[in-house]
Order: sequence, then C-alpha cells, then structure tokens
Amino acid sequence: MEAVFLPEGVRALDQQLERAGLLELAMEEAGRAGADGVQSHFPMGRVLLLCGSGANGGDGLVAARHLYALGREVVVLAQPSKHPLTRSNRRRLRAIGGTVSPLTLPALGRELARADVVVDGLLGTGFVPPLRPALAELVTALNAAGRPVVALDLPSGLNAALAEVEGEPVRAQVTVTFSGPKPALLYGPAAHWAGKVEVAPLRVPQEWRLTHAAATRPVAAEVAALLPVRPADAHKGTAGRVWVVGGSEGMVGAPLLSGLAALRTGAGLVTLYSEAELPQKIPELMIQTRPDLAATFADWPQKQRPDALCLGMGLGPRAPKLARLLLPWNIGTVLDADALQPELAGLGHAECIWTPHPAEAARLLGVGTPDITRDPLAAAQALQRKFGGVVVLKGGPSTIATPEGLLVSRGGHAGMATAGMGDTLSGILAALLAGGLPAPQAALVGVTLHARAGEWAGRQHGYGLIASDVSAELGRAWQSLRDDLSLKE
Ligand SMILES: NC(=O)C1=CN([C@@H]2O[C@H](COP(=O)(O)OP(=O)(O)OC[C@H]3O[C@@H](n4cnc5c(N)ncnc54)[C@H](OP(=O)(O)O)[C@@H]3O)[C@@H](O)[C@H]2O)[C@@H](O)CC1
Ligand SMILES: Nc1ncnc2c1ncn2[C@@H]1O[C@H](COP(=O)(O)OP(=O)(O)O)[C@@H](O)[C@H]1O
Repeated sequence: MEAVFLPEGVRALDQQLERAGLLELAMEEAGRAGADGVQSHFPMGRVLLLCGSGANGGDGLVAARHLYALGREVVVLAQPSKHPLTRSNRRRLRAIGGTVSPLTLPALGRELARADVVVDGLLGTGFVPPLRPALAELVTALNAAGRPVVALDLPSGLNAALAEVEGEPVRAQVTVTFSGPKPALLYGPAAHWAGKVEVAPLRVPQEWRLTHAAATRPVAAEVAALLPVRPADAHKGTAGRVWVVGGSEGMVGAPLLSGLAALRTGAGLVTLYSEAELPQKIPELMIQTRPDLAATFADWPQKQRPDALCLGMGLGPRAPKLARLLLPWNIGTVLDADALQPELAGLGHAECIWTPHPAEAARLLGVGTPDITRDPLAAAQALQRKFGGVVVLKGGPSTIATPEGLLVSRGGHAGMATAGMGDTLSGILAALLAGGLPAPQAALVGVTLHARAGEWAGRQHGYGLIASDVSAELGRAWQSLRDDLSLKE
C-alpha cells in the first residue's frame, strides 16, 4: 500500500522519525535512492548537483557522496546549509574529498555547460510558493540549458500539495520521490514537470507512513485480492442483475455502453430502462421502453428489484427525480452524468457510488472546474462529505473518496479521453456492486479494471480507442489483474 503525502504529512512523519532518532538514516536512504536513480538512468558522465539549504539539499549532498563513492565525476553547487542534517552531510561529503561551491548564477552557467546530468535538490516539500526571484532565475537557466534532470522528492518550484503550476518549476526527466508520491506528482498539469516518477518508500514502519498519509494508492495485487470469485455452479440469476436507467432522445448510446460494460464485467442479467427508443444493437441486453419511468418505478415490488442500478447516462432532466425515487431502495447504485445534481446532496447511502468528472464535480460543489482540478484530493473528500456514499472523481488518475479515506487509482491510457468512457465505467461499477462487492471495494476494483482495459485497448488502438474497445478488453484486464495476485502468492 503506497502512501500519498501532503507537506504537513511529511513534516509529521519527519518529527516522528526524529523522535525515534531515525531522521538521519532516512535522509541517508533518500540521498542514496537519488544516487541510484542517477546511476540507473544516466550511468555516464559528469553529474552536477544543486543543493538548497533545507533537507532537500541534504538529500542532494548525500546523493553526491554516493555518486562520488561510485566513481562518478561530481560537482556540487549549494546554498548555505540551514538544516542541521544538511550541514552534517556537507561535512561528510568534504571528508571523503568532495567539494562544495556556492550556488550562483555565473557558477551555474559554467557548470551546466559541462554537465551530462543535473540533480535537483533545491526545494522539496518545504517550498512555500511563489519562488523567490533569485531562485526563479536559477531555475530558468537550468531549464534553458536542456540537460537531463533527476529531481529529488519533487521538481523544485512545484507545490507538492497541488496539481496546479505557478511560475516555472524545474523540468525533470526523472523524479525520485521519498516516503510516497505527492499530489503534484500524480495529477496534471504539475505532474507533467516531473517526468518518470519513482517512489523510494524509505524503510519507515508502514504504520507510521499510513498514519501521516493523505491518501493511499493500492498496488495491483491489493486490488486483485478484492476481485470476486464465482462458484462453478453460478447461473445468470446469481451472477448479478443490473438495471441501467438512462437515455433520452438524441442520447441513446450512453446506456448501451453502460449495459455492454456491465455484461463484460460479468453481470448475469442486464436490463436497460428508458423513456426513449433504444436501438437493439447488443442482443444480450434486455431493453424496456416506458413512457414514464417515475410512474413505472413508483410501485415496483421489492422482490423484483435488481441487485444494482446504474442511473443517469443520457437520461436528461428527469434524472434527479428518478434518483430520489430509487436511492431509497438502498441497493448498490451508480449515479452518473445527469444524475449528478447538487439537489441530491446528503441522499447517498453506503452502497452508492457517485462518478463525477471534474466539470460535474464543480457543478455538485458549486465551484469552478479549476477549483476541482487543482486539488482533486480535497474535492473528492468534499464531495463525499456532501453527498454521502462513495465518490469516484474521474480523471487520469481517478480519486476515490470513501467514508474511511481517500484512494488514488493507477494506470489508464491517454486514448481514454473520449466520449462514452465514463458510461463504460458506470456499467463496470454497477456489475461489481451487483456481484456483491461493497461500494468502496467496487469503486477501487472498477476504476482499476477500467484503466487496465484501457491500457490493453490502447496497445491496439492508440489514441483512436473508443469506449466499446475498453469493454471488449475487460475480460483480459480481469485476467491480468488476477495474474498479478498469483505472481505475488
Ligand atoms: N520522510 C521523508 O519523506 C523525508 C524527506 N526528506 C526531505 O526533506 C524535504 C523537506 O525538507 P525541508 O522541510 O527542510 O524543506 P525543503 O524542501 O528543503 O525546503 C526548505 C527550504 O526552501 C526554502 N524556500 C521555501 N520557500 C521558498 C521560496 N518560495 N523561494 C525560495 N526558497 C524557498 C527555505 O528557505 P528559507 O525560507 O529558510 O529562507 C528553506 O531553505 C523533502 O522534500 C525531502 O527531500 C528527507 O531528507 C528525510 C525523510
Ligand atoms: N488520460 C486518461 N487516463 C486515464 N483515464 C482516463 C483518461 N482520460 C479519461 N479517462 C477515464 O475515462 C473516463 C471518462 O469519463 P467521462 O468524462 O464521464 O466520459 P463520458 O461522459 O463521455 O462517458 C473516466 O473514468 C476517466 O477516468
């Protein structure tokens, strides 16, 4: 289980490490991981290390010592050290013959001309934006030189907590981040500056890491362990009955995509309910057309209710009324698209999943879309508190808010940025709910399957992949996720 950290979490963890007398060892491990990152990605040539005055600079000085010991040609330009461990690591570097020169613009210019790779140990989680002008000038010069950069913890000038970018941060090819990733390394546009992100968890007790984490990012095997296993004598009645309630004139494809995804995720019986005529394109789907869905469901006998509902895709303005009617059924319910309306605040129950994309999330919270995308963790949490149940704030990655905490998804493919992809996710989630997974687990498994199927489809179709390609790959995605579990066992 990987931990996602905000700066305050890193500070609290550092305090705990300091009390235990382990902070120095943690910096040693961090610096060594940084040096290993340089060695594995840029094994040849002269290394220029830029070190700030805080602990991030200390990591840089440790990295310099390891690289020097490995026989690399090393040049260190550093600001005056303020952190006690940064000071002691400066002394250690000097003790083995390394030199440290003051970090000035002329010195940087000279050394950049001769460097093959640069290590950015200027600022980490202690950075408080905006970047002061003297450092901003150095960062601009560094980026203009076009040398490959390995950033320690995060590229200097990025606010670790946020996905937004203010001013010009260091542009890194590789970022070696410590303890766990920070939101700025997970979500664009900030993450675009970090290059390839490698996590050096540091040998910190798992419990300490999780205590101070803002969110977690489960590894594939942890998600795979949640996949339901069906008995050999299963039949369509036990494999989960899903209803998709959606579609309206001109919007007839959305419920079909949800229905297809529900079938491909293993739902035994999938029925589409709509007030519009839906084309019978997928023979395995049962289609029920009703002139007034609210009247149809008002007196529906409890015994004939499905195992899970998927509501809102292309449904139009009737969606909130139907949501009010169907949420009290208290069965697994996915609310998407037109069913994502602020008037439904507080109506979520333990088995429901709201699936907004950022613009829908903004509508639900009454804020602008940039307020959502700059801080997806906070937005997902606010949505969960306001609407109840489980929230999947969609994106690449998606953020899942449950009453127990926040999760960040892995995987996906840029080709998934196409219409109908969210409808597909809704169908997957509904099938998992119908199969008996509790909503928090269904959200995590569903988002992971969707992303992985997108990866498989992306290999074949690239940016031209369409939503039904993702459904076609769901079986392979499921199987490959199970393989991750078997490999671990
Ligand atoms: N558990 C872990 O994960 C571990 C993490 N570790 C590492 O600790 C790092 C955090 O270290 P940290 O807290 O010392 O802060 P850090 O990022 O070095 O920045 C402080 C410096 O920034 C400066 N500064 C601030 N704002 C500025 C601005 N706008 N413009 C210009 N300058 C500005 C500020 O200057 P001052 O305000 O003091 O003048 C101060 O000098 C973390 O990222 C990771 O690398 C490991 O070592 C151990 C285990
Ligand atoms: N670049 C990407 N990487 C990973 N997943 C993506 C990416 N772009 C889109 N997705 C996923 O595709 C889905 C898009 O949903 P949405 O915008 O609601 O589509 P629609 O409304 O057209 O059905 C979300 O689940 C999102 O996480």
